[in-house]
Amino acid sequence: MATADGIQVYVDKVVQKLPNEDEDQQSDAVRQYLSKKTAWISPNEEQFDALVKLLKQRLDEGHGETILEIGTGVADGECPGLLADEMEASVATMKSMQAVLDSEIQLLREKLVSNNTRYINEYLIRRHIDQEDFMEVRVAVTGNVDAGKSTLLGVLTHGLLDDGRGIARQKLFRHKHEIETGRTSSVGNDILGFDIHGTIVNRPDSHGNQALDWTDICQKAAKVVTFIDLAGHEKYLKTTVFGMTGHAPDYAMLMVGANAGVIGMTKEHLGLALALGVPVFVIVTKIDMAPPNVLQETMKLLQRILRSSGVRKIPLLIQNNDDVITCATNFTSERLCPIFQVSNVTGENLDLLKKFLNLLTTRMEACIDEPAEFQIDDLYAVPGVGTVVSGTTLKGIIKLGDNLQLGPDPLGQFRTVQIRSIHRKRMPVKECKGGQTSSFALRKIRKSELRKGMVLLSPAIPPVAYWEFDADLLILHHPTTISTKYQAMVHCGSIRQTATIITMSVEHLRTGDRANVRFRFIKSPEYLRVGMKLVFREGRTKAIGSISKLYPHVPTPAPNTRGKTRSQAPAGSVVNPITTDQSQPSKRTEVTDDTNRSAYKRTKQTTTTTTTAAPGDQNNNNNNMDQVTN
Ligand SMILES: Nc1nc2c(ncn2[C@@H]2O[C@H](COP(=O)(O)OP(=O)(O)OP(=O)(O)O)[C@@H](O)[C@H]2O)c(=O)[nH]1
Repeated sequence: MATADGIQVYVDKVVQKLPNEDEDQQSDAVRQYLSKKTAWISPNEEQFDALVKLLKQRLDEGHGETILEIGTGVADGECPGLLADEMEASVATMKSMQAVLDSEIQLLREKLVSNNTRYINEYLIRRHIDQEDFMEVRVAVTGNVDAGKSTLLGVLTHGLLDDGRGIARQKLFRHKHEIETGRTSSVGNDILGFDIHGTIVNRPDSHGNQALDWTDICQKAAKVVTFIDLAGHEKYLKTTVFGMTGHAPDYAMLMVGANAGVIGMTKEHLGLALALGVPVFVIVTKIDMAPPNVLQETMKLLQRILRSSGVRKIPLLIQNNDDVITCATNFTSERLCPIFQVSNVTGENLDLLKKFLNLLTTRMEACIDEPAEFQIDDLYAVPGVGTVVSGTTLKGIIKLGDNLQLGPDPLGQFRTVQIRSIHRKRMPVKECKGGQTSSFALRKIRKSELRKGMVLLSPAIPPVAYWEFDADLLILHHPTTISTKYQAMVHCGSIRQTATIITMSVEHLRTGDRANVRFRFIKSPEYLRVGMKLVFREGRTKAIGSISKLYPHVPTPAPNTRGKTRSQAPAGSVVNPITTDQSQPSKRTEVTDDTNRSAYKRTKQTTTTTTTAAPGDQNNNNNNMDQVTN
């Protein structure tokens, strides 16, 4: 929320950027001025410029929108809040900035304070966005079977109510042609567009079909909420985990049927979101059919779970507009857990949910000044188009015609590919930025050469793949003990591959234990980064962690082959990790955040896309990084 402290933080940031002493002195005055609750009433020219700068920065940081609180700040001995005429003058100042900032201002909430004599108001400021562009928020939809996930998505995206017998979810029917053209992800996607004023822009397509015209929605929308519809059934848990890790959701929407309560996979899905640090909000559905005592029981249990020591959330039942704004503006903190009680049949409280969705912002930073990195979460062969990959741009900007490094392949190598076309939510665009999902048609590559978990990297990033990595692991559940050589599926970003534990900082691991563990992928090397979160699971075994170290193997330069027998492996050849001695990890360069950075600097001059060698390749030791980067 834009409290006085919040404003102070932004002021500090603005000030840090001012380069010379004069400006520093000026910044002190600016800093003091901007921190006052009266700052917006009648600024002089210099103060006005400082306010514009402040808002511009906040709009940039908020991917095109920000919520501004007026009436808070240093009160100089006065009561908090502004008198009605002061508020009017402040709003006039803000409105006079609309043109400069190319934005719209909308009152979100008016609060009367100081014995109802003064106001503290909150305004949503949203930038006008090019027709081809829109803000993006991804929401993973989780919850047990029958909780009403698909129904709610049908109701929200098609603007109708359900009949209690499944009519709304039929609207989400994915057309055969979509499947044939490869445009429908294995994880269901639905979109809800909001225009600059927060009005929903979803309309059935012009032919009266049930399908929505995504391009039309994206063109009209300032913000598009993408729902990643994840399966509720236990047998699809692998896909659900993949949806949560690989599709980079900003938030998780956990659905609970009021009648059925917290059952089945509900806790599992909540645990997954917590493990991955994804903020959760809960939707209790079917309140039209739950007797009051049953609803009360469900709420009690839900709140108890959310408050429990393992979860440590602060549940907040959303009952009015005020609650929506309080929650939406504080939500990214992860502690707060808004709970909505809705009926898809009567429509009760759906307006509150829509307002909340309109105010959510992406948690991902665009990092547009950094080299581009894109993680692939799905692949298609589209007739007439060719190979298409979809996924999330993690940072930087990717433009039409760009040449990027695609990999790693099973040998850990990358190859250069060109971006032929870009779609965002099926809309053709010229570029996509960090935090946005998109699909790219690629030149001269077959689908069979690709797999989920591969990445597209800017030529400025060292194309290194890793067989082995260390992770700090917490065992959430395991029936017995885990020792070295234990294998399970690692989910990390859009990577999904079985890995073996090759060493551990303790002898055995049981439920609740923590350890530093070295893993080795069993099939192919992957592109990883220190700090990535991972889920390690097999059946009922579950562990979570984050990557702490990487062990690159790279081929040595062409060695002196004189005297080598034919049976010896050629330079740079890859030894299958499974066939090598798995208990003896080879000597390697350890990569931490710092070494990654220096490797990046050195690689700026790189023209090749050579990458890794395999684990167990004992020739590849300490000078590995140099060989990649020089
Ligand atoms: N009365 C009432 N029925 C609802 C409500 N929401 C959903 N339903 C009904 O509940 C049933 C199950 O809803 P779904 O949307 O299919 O549930 P789901 O969570 O998507 O289930 P899976 O896709 O199998 O995981 C359908 O028959 C819906 O019509 C509601 O708010 N009130």
